[in-house]
Amino acid sequence: MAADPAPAALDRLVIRKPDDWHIHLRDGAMLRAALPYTAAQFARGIIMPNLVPPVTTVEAAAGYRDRILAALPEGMRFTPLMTCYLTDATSPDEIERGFAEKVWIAAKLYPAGATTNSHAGVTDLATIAPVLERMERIGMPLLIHGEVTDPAVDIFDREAVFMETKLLPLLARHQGLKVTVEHATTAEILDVVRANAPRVAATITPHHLVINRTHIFQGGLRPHLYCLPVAKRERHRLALRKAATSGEECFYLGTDTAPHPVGAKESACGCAGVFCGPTALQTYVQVFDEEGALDRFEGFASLRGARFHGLEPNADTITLERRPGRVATCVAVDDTEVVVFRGDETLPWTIGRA
Ligand SMILES: NC(=O)N[C@@H](CC(=O)O)C(=O)O
Ligand SMILES: [Zn+2]
Ligand SMILES: [Zn+2]
Repeated sequence: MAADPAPAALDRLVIRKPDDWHIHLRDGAMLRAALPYTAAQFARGIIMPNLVPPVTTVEAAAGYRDRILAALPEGMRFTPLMTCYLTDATSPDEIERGFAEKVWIAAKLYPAGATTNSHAGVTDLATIAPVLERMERIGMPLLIHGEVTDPAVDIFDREAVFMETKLLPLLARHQGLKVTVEHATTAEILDVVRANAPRVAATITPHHLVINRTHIFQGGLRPHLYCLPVAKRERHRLALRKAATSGEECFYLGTDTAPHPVGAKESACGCAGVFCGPTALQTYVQVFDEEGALDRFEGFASLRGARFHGLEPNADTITLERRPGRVATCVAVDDTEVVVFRGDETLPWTIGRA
């Protein structure tokens, strides 16, 4: 007797419109270039405050939100959810005011010097204890770039050392504080998140699901795969894929799309950041497909992040199709361009027409 035929592969997936819980949109010409790609994929998104100068006040955040909305092309919809950049001087009252006035929905912790435009960040977590206490009291989430900044710590260990020396004590000191570990890159931090859920969650980027640290050096140095936290060993990539596709409530989508002009990446000292926004959903859905977890994609992309932030999921839907497609190798910005992550590949999944 013939075996049962394999179930037909799902070629079309209709899910609620996703949200991106970690986006760098920048400002000016870069904002105008990057925003349409994000708005084509996501209904809402958390906007990172690491502009120059950083977004540290309610007024600055409201002004930035207005500039984002003004840059939105005719006919496109997108809701920017703003954040406050924490510094040693942040006042608990300012934090609470922006949250109460619904200007920002979270605050972002950059350890000073940890990543792009983080120099004004926090030098010592003890300094911001009153801010964290206030956030805990009002239910405002803390978003963390979780790497130590000591140049003597091996770059591949900076997330693990942050976890041991900063994150675990912080979670113990502030037991009611909601925390998102952003762009998680190590197996161990995923376990810490699991152990502290539901008040702790993690976002996972598309690139950390498909590249490991060896890819950055494959055949030569590939600056467009360099971001922070830097991609780790293969075992960590596999752990991230397992977590993202597991259906666990504490893991959700955050692309960390981070455009930089090509000259700043292809340089003697290239900066950190991967411009993954234009191919984000295509990459994520491919991973879920490869892991046999397409039925869990909507939870990761469209439901859990909203739940963590106390928002309703989007009512609109988006269609993803198993149909080869290319997006764009580069995006023009003024007289330069930004290289798109996987923009030179034909991707197996495509965003369908609405
Ligand atoms: N991820 C990065 O490598 N870069 C981000 C900053 C960040 O999220 O750490 C950027 O702003 O370029
Ligand atoms: Zn970061
Ligand atoms: Zn980022």
